[in-house]
Amino acid sequence: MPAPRQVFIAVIGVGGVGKSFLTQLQSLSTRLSQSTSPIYLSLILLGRSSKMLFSESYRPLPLSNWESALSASTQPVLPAREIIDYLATAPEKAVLIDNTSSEELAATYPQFLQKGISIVTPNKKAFSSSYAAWSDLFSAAANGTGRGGYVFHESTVGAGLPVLSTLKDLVETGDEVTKIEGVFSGTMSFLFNSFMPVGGGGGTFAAEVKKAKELGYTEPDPRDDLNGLDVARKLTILARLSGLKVESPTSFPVQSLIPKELEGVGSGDEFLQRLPEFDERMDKLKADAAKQGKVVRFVGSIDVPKGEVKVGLESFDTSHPIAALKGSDNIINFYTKRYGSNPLIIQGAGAGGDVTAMGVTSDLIKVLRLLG
Ligand SMILES: NC(=O)C1=CN([C@@H]2O[C@H](COP(=O)(O)OP(=O)(O)OC[C@H]3O[C@@H](n4cnc5c(N)ncnc54)[C@H](OP(=O)(O)O)[C@@H]3O)[C@@H](O)[C@H]2O)C=CC1
Ligand SMILES: N[C@@H](CC=O)C(=O)O
Ligand code: NA
Repeated sequence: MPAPRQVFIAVIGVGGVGKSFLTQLQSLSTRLSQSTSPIYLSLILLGRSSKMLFSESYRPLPLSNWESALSASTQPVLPAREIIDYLATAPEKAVLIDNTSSEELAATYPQFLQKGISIVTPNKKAFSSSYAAWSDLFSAAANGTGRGGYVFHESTVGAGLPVLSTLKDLVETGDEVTKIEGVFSGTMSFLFNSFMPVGGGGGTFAAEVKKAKELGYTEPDPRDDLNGLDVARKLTILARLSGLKVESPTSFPVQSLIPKELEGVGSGDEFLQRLPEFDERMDKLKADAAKQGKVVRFVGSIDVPKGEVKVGLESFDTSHPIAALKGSDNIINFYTKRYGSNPLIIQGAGAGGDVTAMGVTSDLIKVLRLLG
């Protein structure tokens, strides 16, 4: 029988996705420890913005009562370079799970990878900022051109839906992706499906934004969804994986739904409080579309041969599959040479803690297989 293995896990970010991930980690950890070739997953570091808990002796932290253990911690919040040193000197391989939306943490990924630490994350920042940052990242990663740790980020597009793995399979098996189009935001899908449902009715736009936040669909600051940037980040990732050198998520047309008057508002809370002042404008958009027998949805597309990417509102006939989406569903259509005029379609919940964490957990399983 092969010797049992141990892999060290650090989790930063314990919000909607992080909490669900820790629940899934607990059952994965039990299953793997009982398998015929056991793997012991040891949680050794847990962090959020204001708190950190880590095991100085690399003995596992409790997974069952992590919440009270973290809130009782009096340990310092380590900066990224100290987390890297701590994980790099662990007696076995370590994996960082970044469940934050932190740009600062994302900027340090190449340093984690160079030290042999693998990364699994739903955080889009590292993959959708400058093209140079994308290149640095994958030139350090073992599943890029480097020799460091592995990096997987399935949940950065379509949450747990198998969007990136499908696109990679298409590209690596030699298919030619010509166009990718669809609804890429759980928040935007939920907002338009509930504010402007097929058949009429629906709540006010601002009230639906509040609901989307309560349901855990939005980014930590919902303005990052409403300004179109979250979708632009996802399309940047998809375009790069399709072979386009997209410079940044602001290097192509992106329509923002933030009213001009609210662009300078300081906090997300103040923004949400003032948003109802603009409900009439959104009601007019709904009424204008209804006059033509249509509904409006927030969509994106990538034309690969032309190198064109765009994000914004479009009107659809009520019989169109995009108009018929429900809840937070995403729909992603891959047009390729092999699939011809009938696209390969992926559809399902594109936001929410459990489905996003599922993508993170399945990426962790991929890393564990690769670590051998
Ligand atoms: N929610 C969803 O449906 C989906 C989310 N994602 C991505 O998953 C990530 C997490 O989203 P979600 O769980 O909804 O967000 P939340 O706001 O619920 O949680 C974010 C967590 O990250 C922590 N955090 C933020 N910044 C830092 C930092 N600099 N250092 C340490 N901890 C930090 C927060 O800590 P504290 O509370 O102390 O500030 C909090 O625990 C985001 O990148 C998001 O884009 C991807 C797909 C779908
Ligand atoms: N805020 C995002 C979360 C997933 O990426 C969305 O609504 O799609
Ligand atoms: Na995904």
